[in-house]
Amino acid sequence: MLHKIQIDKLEVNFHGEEILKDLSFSVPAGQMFAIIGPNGAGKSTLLKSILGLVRPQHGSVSIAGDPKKTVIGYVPQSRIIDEETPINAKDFVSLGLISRMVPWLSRQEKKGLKEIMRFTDTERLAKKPIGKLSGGERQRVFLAQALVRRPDLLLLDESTANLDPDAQVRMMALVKKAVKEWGVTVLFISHDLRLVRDYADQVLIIARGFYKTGATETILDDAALLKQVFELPAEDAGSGRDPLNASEMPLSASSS
Ligand SMILES: Nc1ncnc2c1ncn2[C@@H]1O[C@H](COP(=O)(O)OP(=O)(O)OP(=O)(O)O)[C@@H](O)[C@H]1O
Repeated sequence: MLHKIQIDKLEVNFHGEEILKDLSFSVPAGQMFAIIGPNGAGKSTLLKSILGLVRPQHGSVSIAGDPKKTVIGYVPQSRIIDEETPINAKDFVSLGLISRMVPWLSRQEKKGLKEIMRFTDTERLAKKPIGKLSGGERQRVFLAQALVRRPDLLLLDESTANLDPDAQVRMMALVKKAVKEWGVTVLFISHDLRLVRDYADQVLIIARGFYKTGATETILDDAALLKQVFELPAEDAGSGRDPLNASEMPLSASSS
């Protein structure tokens, strides 16, 4: 099986504090790979290590293909957009292109921009200021920006957090469509285990130096593992409550 990304014995420390240690896993090309775990477990740090924004103390990140041609799309966890930000959605999406702003785009880039806005159903938002969009519209614009160069790898850091259930499904369905149509490999962080169950092929569970990867059902059906990792109260054990019911799990609350 062709692996798009291989993480080998990754170790990241911040100011002497061990965040990731001896973390190894690989993701086959064209998969949707979920990363789950409690707040502060190091999920965002892992994505930043893949992006080269964080330098690991040990270990390596290898991405298949010519490094000069590899394109990575990234939607970070939080983006503060002021309501008065004087940029419209189309220009915002174009910032994901090499030429950056609409007046400087090549004919090819203009075509790609139009296609991606149609793909993400953001065409009708094109002229609207980014700060005036709803949460769901904004997330679709962020996704369009991350997809506009047709990335080989797409990294999503809780990009469905704070969206209503319909908007969450709409976002994830778009991501899945990109996987199907272009074969992009996706790593996504989520605290919503129902979305993970519906969309991930594989899951990495990560918590305080503990890691486990496996097929989505294998990981999510292991109630004891989930209780241990998310440190659910003892009285929940064997209570018959659905350990994946987001409204019952502390982890379903939006992260920091
Ligand atoms: N640049 C940094 N400098 C120092 N400490 C950092 C830095 N980035 C992250 N940390 C710390 O590393 C730990 C892991 O943070 P990270 O954001 O990766 O966790 P996470 O699993 O994504 O959490 P959450 O679910 O809350 O978003 C936290 O304790 C955080 O404070």
